[in-house]
This record gives sequence, structure tokens and C-alpha cells, in this order.
Amino acid sequence: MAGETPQLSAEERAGRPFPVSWDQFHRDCRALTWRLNEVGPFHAVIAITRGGLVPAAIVARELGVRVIDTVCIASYDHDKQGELQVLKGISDAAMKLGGGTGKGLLIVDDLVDTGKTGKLVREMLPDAHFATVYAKPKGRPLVDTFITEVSQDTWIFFPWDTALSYHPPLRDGAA
Ligand SMILES: O=P(O)(O)OC[C@H]1O[C@H](OP(=O)(O)OP(=O)(O)O)[C@H](O)[C@@H]1O
Ligand code: HPA
Ligand SMILES: [Mg+2]
Repeated sequence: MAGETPQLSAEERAGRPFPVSWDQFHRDCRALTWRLNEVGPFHAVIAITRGGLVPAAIVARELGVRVIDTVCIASYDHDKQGELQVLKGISDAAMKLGGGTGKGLLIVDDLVDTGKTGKLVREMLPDAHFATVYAKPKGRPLVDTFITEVSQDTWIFFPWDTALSYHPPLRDGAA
């Protein structure tokens, strides 16, 4: 669209790759729960699928929350963001727990990037608390609590999207 910043491809963003291991992710999620524990208690956790499922499980476990719902949104085809599609909305039971506006509910996602996904969910639950593990500057104003900020041109590689592979030594012929 005219006037909008052009989208960067994964290759362009990979100029600043930010790989996250399972161990690191678990520690960052635990750090997030330390902060959220000061804000709660929460009646339920709402995970933004699919990336929000992993932190939601860890956060819910740490905070002792047993009601977990999902809002299922698809937008990125790997690195390219298209139109947001709500494949499943928030359940009536969770809506009721949040009094219709999300009060006392905790929305969890792995990250905010442009903020488009977070904005859409915030519109569904304006009074909910929104937490992500990572945040990029464009999406950051939408988030109530997060752990690590990375630059907008960084691409975060999550452990469920990656695998260990051989990396050649820096110095030629050192193998
Ligand atoms: O702030 P935004 O620019 O909207 O991007 C952030 C969203 O993008 C990713 O999800 P994605 O749509 O790739 O789906 P997935 O969670 O199923 O991988 C990520 O998990 C966030 O939900
Ligand atoms: O930096 C990212 N990493 C993985 N998925 C994403 N979806 C939007 N931004 C990202
Ligand atoms: Mg997602």
C-alpha cells in the first residue's frame, strides 16, 4: 500500500538473526511469569495460536491457571505477512470469565512484530492484559508486559521452527 514501509523478506531480516534455544525460551517465559505474577491473578490464559501456545503452557503452569483458551489467527506465510484471518474466536466460556471485555484475562503470544495480530486480539478483549516474550518496536506499544526487545530488522528463530545443523569453522581450511 502507498506510504507503507515495504515488508522485509526473511533473507533481508536474517541480517540480524536471533536464534532462541528451548532452554533460553523456557528461561525467558519464566522471567515473564515473574512479572505477570505482580499483575494477576488471572481467570484464564488466552493463547494466540500457534506461537502463543508454547509460552501460554509455561506461563499457565507457573501461575497456576488451568483455564486456557485459544484465538486462532493466521497471517504469515513463513516470513510474508498477508491478510489476518481469524480461524477461531475466543470461546463463550472465556468471554464470560472476562465479563465480555477481557477483564482478568491474560493474552499470551510469542512475540509482537508489526503489532497487527496483537491489535486485532486487543480489539476483541480491550480490558485483558497482553503479554509476549519478545517485542519489536512497532508492536511494543500494544503489549503490557514483555521480556526482551529486539530491533525491527531482527528475525527471531524459535526452537520449534529450527534444528541443530553443522556450522563450518570461521577460518578457511580449519575443519
Ligand atoms: O505483530 P505481527 O506482525 O502481527 O506478528 C506477530 C505474529 O506473527 C507470528 O504468528 P504467525 O501469524 O506467523 O502464526 P503462527 O503463530 O501460527 O506461526 C507470531 O507468532 C505472532 O502471533
Ligand atoms: O521475528 C519473527 N520470528 C518468527 N515469526 C515471526 N512472525 C513475525 N515476526 C516473526
Ligand atoms: Mg502467532
